[in-house]
Amino acid sequence: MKDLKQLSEAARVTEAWEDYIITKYGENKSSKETTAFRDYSNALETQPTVAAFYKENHEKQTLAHVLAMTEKYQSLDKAYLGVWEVLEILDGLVDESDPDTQMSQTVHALQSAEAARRDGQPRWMILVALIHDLGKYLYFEGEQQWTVVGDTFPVGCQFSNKIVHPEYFVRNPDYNHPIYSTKYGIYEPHCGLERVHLSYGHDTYLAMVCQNYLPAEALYIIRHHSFYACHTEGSYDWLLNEHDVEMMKWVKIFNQYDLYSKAEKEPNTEELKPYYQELIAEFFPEKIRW
Ligand SMILES: O[C@H]1[C@H](O)[C@@H](O)[C@H](O)[C@@H](O)[C@H]1O
Ligand SMILES: [Fe+2]
Ligand SMILES: [Fe+2]
Repeated sequence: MKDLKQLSEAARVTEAWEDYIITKYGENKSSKETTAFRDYSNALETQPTVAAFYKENHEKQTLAHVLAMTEKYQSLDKAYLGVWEVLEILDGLVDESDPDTQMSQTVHALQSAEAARRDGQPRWMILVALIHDLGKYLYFEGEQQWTVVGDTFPVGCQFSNKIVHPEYFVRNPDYNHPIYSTKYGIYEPHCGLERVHLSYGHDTYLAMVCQNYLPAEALYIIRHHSFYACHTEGSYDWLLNEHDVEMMKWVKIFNQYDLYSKAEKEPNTEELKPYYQELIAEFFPEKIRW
């Protein structure tokens, strides 16, 4: 396998993309420097809610939990709702894990989509930007934020110290497990992320909800967009296969819209509604299973 060569090639390509997009964002519509996003360093003092969120999340996301949640939600028998309908429901959620926005998730969805649209992205990418966080609907099914939002990471193998707040893993029951605490744990090197159990949250859930409606690139972005330790920090490269290396570049492109649009002005939902309803209808039936 030519993994390493491919990985470095992919890194080069994605770096170029990043430069390109960051330059575009340099002309900037938002008031915040790109380096000011995702600052978890002083969370304990300045953003205690974020720190408390990751403490609970890192202590409770075990392999057993992920398997139980997969079992609970994989039948998609919880609700039958339209995509726009869920987008409106999410107006009732502010994400506790996010140091960069206090706005509702409907606002975040429209900000991301508008950023992708302004950049001339293809329609499927604009749609992904719009819906990527709709898996947070889990919260309205009664799940607590620690298993709905936040960055994701693999369970069943050693936790990387590139994950935000790695110090909170010491009280995770898997932390000292004889197999799950080893580097590879239950996985074969380069087995591919498809086989990997990521901590349970909105990504895994939404990828499942959308599986019959979107192209592979879109589903890949949705499933991995919160896996910052990998797509941004470069850890867990030993899990990736050639398909992941190929697909990861889409995640990087998407990530700019997700992250940097959070500082932009609040979009007018009613004004944007017709455009986005039409876009949704290009890919989805009126209602889908949740
Ligand atoms: O706080 C945020 C938020 O919950 C996002 O939806 C998720 O994708 C990010 O990874 C996380 O850092
Ligand atoms: Fe997300
Ligand atoms: Fe997001």
